[in-house]
Amino acid sequence: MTQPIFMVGARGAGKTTVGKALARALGYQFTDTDVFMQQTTGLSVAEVVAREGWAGFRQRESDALKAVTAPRTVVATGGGAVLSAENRAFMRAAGQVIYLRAPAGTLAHRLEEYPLDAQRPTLTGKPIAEEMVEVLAAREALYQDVAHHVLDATASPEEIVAAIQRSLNAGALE
Ligand SMILES: Nc1ncnc2c1ncn2[C@@H]1O[C@H](COP(=O)(O)OP(=O)(O)O)[C@@H](O)[C@H]1O
Ligand SMILES: O=C(O)C1=C[C@@H](OP(=O)(O)O)[C@@H](O)[C@H](O)C1
Ligand SMILES: [Mg+2]
Repeated sequence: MTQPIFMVGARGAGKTTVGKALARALGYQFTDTDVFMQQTTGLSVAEVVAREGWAGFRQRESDALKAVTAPRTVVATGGGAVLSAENRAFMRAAGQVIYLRAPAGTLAHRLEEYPLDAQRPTLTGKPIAEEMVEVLAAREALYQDVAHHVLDATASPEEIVAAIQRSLNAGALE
């Protein structure tokens, strides 16, 4: 298999962390749309949102998604990349899409430990635990819809990488 692999899921699901480990395990390149955007604009997510609003950020994110997609590459998307129907169709057609699924409580706990405010300006203005409940309610169906593989993201990164590899191999045999 040489198709790109797209990591989707909410903030804190581990798209960046697990995506990097998966790329290492597969001998693939790793890329992250938020990092790509930061490198090409010289601005953090929070700065882009402050200047251009979320709509401007989403447009840049869609452009970044297409720019970084390449064979033998694991692409960590941002948690909201799935909001665009065009992005969902693009990822499903271009490669294998992995949804890292975790309950709101787990996500909120991780984000409280490691907020990374420059990358994760508030989406709703609400406290993080409430925000994650709302975000999952709004996006769960989109994550499920776009995914070829749904993985339990509450396990350790090593366990998740092994589970993804099993799921990719099982899919390849179908
Ligand atoms: N499987 C995991 N188990 C425990 N902590 C994790 C796991 N995956 C990610 N984390 C932690 O959660 C935080 C967010 O991870 P990150 O990879 O940035 O998520 P995302 O890119 O999906 O927002 C980081 O502090 C990371 O170390
Ligand atoms: O869920 C979201 O809408 C977002 C998630 C962030 O990425 P991570 O999911 O990697 O934290 C980043 O793209 C931006 O703050 C928007
Ligand atoms: Mg990330």
